Amino acid sequence: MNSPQSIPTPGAVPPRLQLVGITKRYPAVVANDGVSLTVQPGEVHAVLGENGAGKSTLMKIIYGTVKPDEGQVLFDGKPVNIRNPQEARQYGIAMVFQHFSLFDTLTVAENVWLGLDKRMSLAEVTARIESKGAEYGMDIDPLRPVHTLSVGEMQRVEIIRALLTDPRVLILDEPTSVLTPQAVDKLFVVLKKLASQGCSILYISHKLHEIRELCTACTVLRGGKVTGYCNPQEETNASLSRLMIGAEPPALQYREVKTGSVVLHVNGLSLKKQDQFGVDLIDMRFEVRAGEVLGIAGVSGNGQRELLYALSGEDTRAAAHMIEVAGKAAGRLNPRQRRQLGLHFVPEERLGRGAVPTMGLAHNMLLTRDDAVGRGGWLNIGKLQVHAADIIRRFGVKAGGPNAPAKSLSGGNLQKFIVGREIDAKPKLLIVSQPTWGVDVGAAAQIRGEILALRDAGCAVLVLSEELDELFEISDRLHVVAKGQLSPSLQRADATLQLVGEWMSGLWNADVQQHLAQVEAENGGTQHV
Ligand SMILES: Nc1ncnc2c1ncn2[C@@H]1O[C@H](COP(=O)(O)OP(=O)(O)OP(=O)(O)O)[C@@H](O)[C@H]1O
Repeated sequence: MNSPQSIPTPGAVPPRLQLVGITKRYPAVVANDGVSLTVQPGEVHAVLGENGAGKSTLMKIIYGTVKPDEGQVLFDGKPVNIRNPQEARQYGIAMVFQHFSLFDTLTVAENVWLGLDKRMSLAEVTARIESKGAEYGMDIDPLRPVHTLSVGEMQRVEIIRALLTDPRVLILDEPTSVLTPQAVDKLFVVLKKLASQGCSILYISHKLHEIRELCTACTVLRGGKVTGYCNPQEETNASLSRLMIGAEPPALQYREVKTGSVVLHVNGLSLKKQDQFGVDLIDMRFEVRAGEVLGIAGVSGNGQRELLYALSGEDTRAAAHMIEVAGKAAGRLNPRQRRQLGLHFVPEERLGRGAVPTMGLAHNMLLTRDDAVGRGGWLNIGKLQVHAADIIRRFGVKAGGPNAPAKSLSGGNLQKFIVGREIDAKPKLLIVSQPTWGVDVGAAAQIRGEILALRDAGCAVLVLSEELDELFEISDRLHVVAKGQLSPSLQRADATLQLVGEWMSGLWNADVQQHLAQVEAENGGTQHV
């Protein structure tokens, strides 16, 4: 099917990519409804829309992993029928997925190699990952098995893998959701360079400032339909929000902190790493009181994962007294026993750890909630469904009802459901990793608001995040984690980007600073003061 939009002017350079009238229907929803979009060579084009608007579906259609019901894709002005990712790669299309598509048991290099259609030897790929990783500021050890990586590290692998294909069209579906600000800056330099060399980039992000900095064109989707085009560099965050959700996100209501008793006491937690790529936890000491939010900042892969496992009960090697929950020694308790003490937990991986992909949302409630389990273990399915439907309503989750499989939800909607399930449990202690990963600006404001409401109601909240803006917004106090050690506590008012940034490299410790100064002096450089 052709439309006037799809016929290039004779002699003119045709658009690199054109979508014309793309429609994709799922049983419960029309994910894309007659979507048209044009990307020029060298253009960085944003696709903007709230959670569930249909962005990922559209990108998967370009990459050949989803087949459209109607519509036409044109590449360099010619109609194409891309049936799978191999064919997409032959056209020079590369994609960084929102949900990582890495094999857990293979190494980084093997994963990258698999995505490169094997024109290079594994040794060559290994060397290129090292050199490109250093060039892009995304160092990663090519020999590490993927299951030992943090989500931030997995995101780096996905990006390096896509960049190594020298793409002509690069699709990035929320590539920065768990990257640090420094890594994002470096990525943007790389992307701008690629675009200046003629690569077209399709960029999906809920971070509006990123879109304004990077993109010169933008297509806005709402409910599967295109609702507008704009140049993000001529917009503000507020006007982009209005285009996307019809409103600006509500401002957070921050009330002064009134803390109560200590709910989580981590008392000299030291743990040896469980595999060679892990991080030793070294004498960690902190507490979280009822009615406060404690944030832990840090570059992913500095012990956050190990700390989360030790706190949730997935790792029970700590001595009992090293972790006290509500005054009880909890280091050896399993996750269920810890839940009985009032500890609820949102893990960093939402598919797999936070939810079982093939199970319906109602059944996914059972992972952490037993409200619908009666005497003798009988399950009250009706109650379970009503409960799931409540969470769907309260948190504005777009899903085809309480029985929709977790994997059928858009990324942001699944995150809203998982966070909602744990907040709804009215925990005494809530531990959340990356609370607003992939959720749109409206939903992010809602989740942060709900976290603050929990804290105002006397819950102790521990938030681990790489997003400093988010931590500054909701935390009453902050620690920084680096190389398995925890910095001293900082009051919210004393936490500046610069200070926290320095501490993220471990520079809070006088000994460390002195050592660095000495090394620098020995190398003939100027000394730190
Ligand atoms: N495999 C599937 N089966 C059923 N429904 C699906 C499937 N994939 C997507 N959908 C539905 O299509 C709609 C669009 O989803 P999509 O993932 O494209 O949204 P999105 O704009 O990328 O959202 P987010 O910002 O949360 O990632 C959603 O309502 C989603 O539930």
